[in-house]
Amino acid sequence: MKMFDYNTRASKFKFQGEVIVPGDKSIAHRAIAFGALANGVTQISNFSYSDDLTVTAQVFKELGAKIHTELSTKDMIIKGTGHKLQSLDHSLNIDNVGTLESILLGILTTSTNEYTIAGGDYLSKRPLERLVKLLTAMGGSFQPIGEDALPVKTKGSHDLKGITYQQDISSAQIKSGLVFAGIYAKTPTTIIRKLPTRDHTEVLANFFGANVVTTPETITVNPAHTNLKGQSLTIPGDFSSAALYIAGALLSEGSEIHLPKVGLNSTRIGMLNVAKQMGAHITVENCSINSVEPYGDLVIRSQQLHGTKISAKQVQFIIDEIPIIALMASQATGTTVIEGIHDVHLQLSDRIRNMRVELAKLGIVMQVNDDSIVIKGEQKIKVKDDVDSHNDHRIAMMLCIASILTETPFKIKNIESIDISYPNFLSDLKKISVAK
Ligand SMILES: O=C(O)C1=C[C@@H](OP(=O)(O)O)[C@@H](O)[C@H](O)C1
Ligand SMILES: C=C(OP(=O)(O)O)C(=O)O
Repeated sequence: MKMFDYNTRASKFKFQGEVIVPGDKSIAHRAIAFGALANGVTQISNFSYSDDLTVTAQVFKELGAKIHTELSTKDMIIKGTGHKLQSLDHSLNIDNVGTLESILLGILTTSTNEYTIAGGDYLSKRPLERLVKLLTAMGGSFQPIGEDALPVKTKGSHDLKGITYQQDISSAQIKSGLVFAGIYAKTPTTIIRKLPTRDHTEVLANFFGANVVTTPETITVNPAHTNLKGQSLTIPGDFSSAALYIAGALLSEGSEIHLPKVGLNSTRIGMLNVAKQMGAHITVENCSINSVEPYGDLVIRSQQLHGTKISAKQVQFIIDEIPIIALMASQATGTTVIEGIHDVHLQLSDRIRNMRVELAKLGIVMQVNDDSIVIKGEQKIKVKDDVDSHNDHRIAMMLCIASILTETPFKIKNIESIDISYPNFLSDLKKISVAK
């Protein structure tokens, strides 16, 4: 088992300098999928390989897309299948890539070939029924091989009918599966929103030539099965990666960091808004739009934060940042309450439980209720034990940020899970860390 030994020096750290965070993982999954389905060539600039995106690229290669990366520019080039998906005599292994699971289920519903999708430990337990029942209503058929989780056999149809789905759960992944299937259905699909979620699928669908109409209450996917055309796009920096440095710089006195070209899609930057609610002044400059997604440069200096109330409406916009926000809350003055956390238990690992258990080993406690978390501020880090990422990259990276705030060294077991989204995280972290 690999152990994290970054913090072996008996010192706290502050952040100084600049980090160029990797390209956004969530947008890249979708860009690969649309590029693989489209007619013609797609060029994706600022694509950052991570374990999750390697799996997604591999799956779409197996389905027939020609995908390669230009060595000189690092651009990903995809020659699309024009929706003629390769039939396979082996199963598609999607490891624990949750976003890919939903996108792929939606896409395979549009093919008359039979496929088997297999997954890793986490996805072999995560319920499939939430999305599968909707895709079945559109005309797909699915056979879970075990319980209600991967592996699953799929057989779709060219005669799918659109459905109207009143969201009972606010999930960008479930919505995305329906959008992909809806593009190839014979009649429109309408999603009536519960709460808004990240909108990369809708935005990219239209960029590639689909016809998805959004209002504050609904998303309507109109049939567009022959229309997808290859495109060129540039992926902005991943806000979820940037959030780690934002928190570290705010919490560690004397810090000042610059984060150029970070994605600023309003459905992703909930953590920035939470930081502002907690009293942070963060400079956002040089804002622009990359192909379809907004981005800008961030400048963050350390500041004393205060507790805040985060409502259920905000939770989808901080869904992957809850562990790092919990750490921020524990160091602020006053108490922070995060409401509407119920669905977060279904992320990669049981994140709420795992962050509570691991932060407790650092002396940081929180009260986790059925649908809320209460975190008292001004908790001094007191290292009691080594910690574990539970193979969850967001937990691993949050624990690394906690490590800069204490002079007591501790180890992070299963630190290699950072490769899921950000393989260069430790070297980037070291580059900007200055011992105090
Ligand atoms: O659509 C996406 O790219 C994602 C949606 C979120 O999951 P849910 O849709 O399950 O909330 C998020 O937690 C995940 O990391 C990525
Ligand atoms: C949970 C995550 O991703 P996915 O659902 O795609 O595995 C994540 O990136 O934090």
